[in-house]
Amino acid sequence: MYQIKGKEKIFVYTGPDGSGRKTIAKMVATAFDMETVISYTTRSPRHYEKNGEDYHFISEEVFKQMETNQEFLESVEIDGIHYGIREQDIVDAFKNHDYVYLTLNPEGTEKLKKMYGDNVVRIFIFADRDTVIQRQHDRQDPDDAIERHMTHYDETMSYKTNCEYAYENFDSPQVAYQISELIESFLDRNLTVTDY
Ligand SMILES: Nc1ncnc2c1ncn2[C@@H]1O[C@H](COP(=O)(O)OP(=O)(O)OP(=O)(O)O)[C@@H](O)[C@H]1O
Ligand SMILES: Nc1nc2c(ncn2[C@@H]2O[C@H](COP(=O)(O)O)[C@@H](O)[C@H]2O)c(=O)[nH]1
Repeated sequence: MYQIKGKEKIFVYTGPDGSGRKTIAKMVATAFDMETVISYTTRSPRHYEKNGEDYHFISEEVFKQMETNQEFLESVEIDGIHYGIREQDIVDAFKNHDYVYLTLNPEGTEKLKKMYGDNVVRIFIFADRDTVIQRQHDRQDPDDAIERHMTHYDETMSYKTNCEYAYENFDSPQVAYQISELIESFLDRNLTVTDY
């Protein structure tokens, strides 16, 4: 397991699928020296997704081989689909950055929290049920994908109170601004610890 060092932090965006986690995460990251790590998955790409940008899309066989080689820092199976974060990708991201962000489901978020404690900051992004359904329709997700996501909505929402921070994503620039202020406060704390 990667040994997290000093001021290194993993910001994990979690919450219901379609709530806008990746949108917000990308907006926030533009203002900071933060990098994300892309997951590996066995599902097929959607029409708007690109291999190596949204996910590394791989076969079941390759995923199993990577598991056997213990390449994943964290992996989950959701509705028969495998997802995982490769440990070497985290190592590489931390070579040039103190802050890394991920977008994970609550199960994976909880695993990382247990591994790294205070070095993992959980940011829960949410919207009401009708809004997340509408957003998924708007980006033309297939109906079966939307249905699959919505079976997890209530359970996912129940994880909100476990997270350090939670934001309803109605106005995304406003939420991104609030989270930027939060990240800024972590930077200030780091300066206090290391510079005085
Ligand atoms: N505040 C907002 N108002 C309207 N649309 C939004 C808002 N935030 C995000 N969206 C749109 O909603 C859709 C889902 O956003 P996004 O992909 O960021 O969600 P997600 O939580 O990462 O979900 P998934 O994991 O399913 O991709 C995108 O088309 C995005 O442009
Ligand atoms: N625990 C992990 N969760 C992951 C990972 N990669 C993505 N995800 C989450 O899975 C669901 C479903 O994703 P979808 O793209 O198929 O709709 C969603 O909540 C993702 O954030 C991972 O490596 N580990």
